Amino acid sequence: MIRFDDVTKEYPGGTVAVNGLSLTIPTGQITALVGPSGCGKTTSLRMINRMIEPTRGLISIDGKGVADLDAATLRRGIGYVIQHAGLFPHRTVLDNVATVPRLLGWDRAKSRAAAQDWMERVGLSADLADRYPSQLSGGQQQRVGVARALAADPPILLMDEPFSAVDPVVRQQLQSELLRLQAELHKTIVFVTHDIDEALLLGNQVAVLRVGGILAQVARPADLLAAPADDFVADFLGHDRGIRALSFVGMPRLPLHPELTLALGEVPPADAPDWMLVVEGGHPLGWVRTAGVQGAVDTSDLNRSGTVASLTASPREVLDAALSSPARRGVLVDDAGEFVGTVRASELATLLEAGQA
Ligand SMILES: Nc1ncnc2c1ncn2[C@@H]1O[C@H](COP(=O)(O)OP(=O)(O)OP(=O)(O)O)[C@@H](O)[C@H]1O
Repeated sequence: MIRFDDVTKEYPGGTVAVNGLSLTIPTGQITALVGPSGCGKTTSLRMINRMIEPTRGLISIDGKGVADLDAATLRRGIGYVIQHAGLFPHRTVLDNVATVPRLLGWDRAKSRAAAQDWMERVGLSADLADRYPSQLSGGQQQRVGVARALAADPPILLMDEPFSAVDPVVRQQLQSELLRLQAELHKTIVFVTHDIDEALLLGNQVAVLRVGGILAQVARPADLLAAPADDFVADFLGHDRGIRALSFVGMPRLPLHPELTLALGEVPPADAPDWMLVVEGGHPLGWVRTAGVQGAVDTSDLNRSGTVASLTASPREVLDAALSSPARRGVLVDDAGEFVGTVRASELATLLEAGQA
């Protein structure tokens, strides 16, 4: 557990970047620090590994004040990832990842083996090992940054806007990979971002800071959306809070409906419903408006507008599947992607309204 006790940082010149911050960061979870530019997120993060010293107050890790620890020893137990990865340009990918193990005095073979292992775990293929950072995409560089921070297996990971400089698709991949890794690793992660949706997605708890380095609210994502502490937090959370909160509530027991389906090459029956779902090898391909089909169904008849939700999806995803379906019936699939039934938005909304979620 990392604790901030009434921590203040005033820079020379008088800027108070962090003001009386008290915050508990639980072990094995992700805490997202979020807020507008200049609210003191980076300063707070860097005080944990003593890259910046507080003016007043105490920061402790598992009850030990960080000020009493030797800075180099402290940092060996703390991985650090920054925007643009901050890789060493003249070292290969493998040597970048092996940096901390080498600093710890591990021999070359053990360091390289650890680096190769972490490269694989963050989704980097082995053939990238001998490249230099400039020969990688932005997303690959960020993965190297994460592998480097994890290479000596520190219990704490500090991440400062690590995914801000990559395009939205890669960013989404990196976010889901971080969640997948964290489900295995259970690190204590402090994740700085200015993007509230990223904070809500990744954080087990989200700490919202306002300019002047004042903590506005700390809460679990669902609680933050359900009960913003004040207008600043409500404005910062933005619109669609009811819809976004559906990502965090449990799924009610869904009324799944069976569906008459068609395969490609089949002719819709005479008494076919208006819309029929086309399924091949168990996998849903799209809907067809049966009145528009000339003879047998082929791929040009398919309407692919509907999203597909899995049985483990959140109510938000299931609602989206129902509302985006031209048949107004949301397609549900199992873990293998096989069709299991359809759901109606109205029925889901009724259950959610009744608080059965
Ligand atoms: N070395 C410094 N000397 C003086 N002022 C500083 C220094 N570093 C940061 N500041 C100021 O402290 C305040 C907080 O900065 P900090 O970088 O911690 O905020 P942030 O929330 O991470 O911002 P951003 O999202 O823009 O990176 C800002 O007003 C900034 O200008």
